Amino acid sequence: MISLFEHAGGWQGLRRFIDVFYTSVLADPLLHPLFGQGRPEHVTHLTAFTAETFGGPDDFTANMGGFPHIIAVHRGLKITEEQRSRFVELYMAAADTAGLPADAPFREALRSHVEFGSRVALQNSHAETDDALHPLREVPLWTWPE
Ligand code: HEM
Repeated sequence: MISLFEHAGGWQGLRRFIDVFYTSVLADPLLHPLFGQGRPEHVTHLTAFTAETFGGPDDFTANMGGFPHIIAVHRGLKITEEQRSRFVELYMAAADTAGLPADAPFREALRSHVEFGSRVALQNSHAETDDALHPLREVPLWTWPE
């Protein structure tokens, strides 16, 4: 069975998707205070993370700081549940706008990935000590629903 990465159209397909997503995040009044003007490397980093978690190349872990970097960037953000669910909503809307495949198994994988990841980010964003962090320490390998 092909990977979620290949099904999504490889690097190009994911890059287009994350571009649309990040533009919508920066324009959102609820998320804007967290992201400010945004960071130029965000789209490349988030695309690389998504490629890796969906079974593509591991450049994010190999060259972009890997999971410790993800933990560091979310710590202290104090993400609210309302912001987390808006993030999920914009992520799924961007999949439509960017024309990612609309088949149910792929969309279910996309949703379960962002639901899980955004909960990890929310927990880590409130962690005052290392013990309060979510136990995840590596980019997870996401795959098709059962
Ligand atoms: C699946 C869930 C998530 C993933 C995979 C993810 C991934 C990432 C990555 C890779 C970066 C680093 C970008 C860089 O190095 O430039 C980042 C930064 C950031 N993330 Fe997340 N994140 C997730 C959820 C969230 C949520 C739910 C929020 C808030 C609602 C959030 C807020 C931020 C902010 C504010 C930054 C730093 C600012 C920026 O890079 O523009 N993240 N995230």
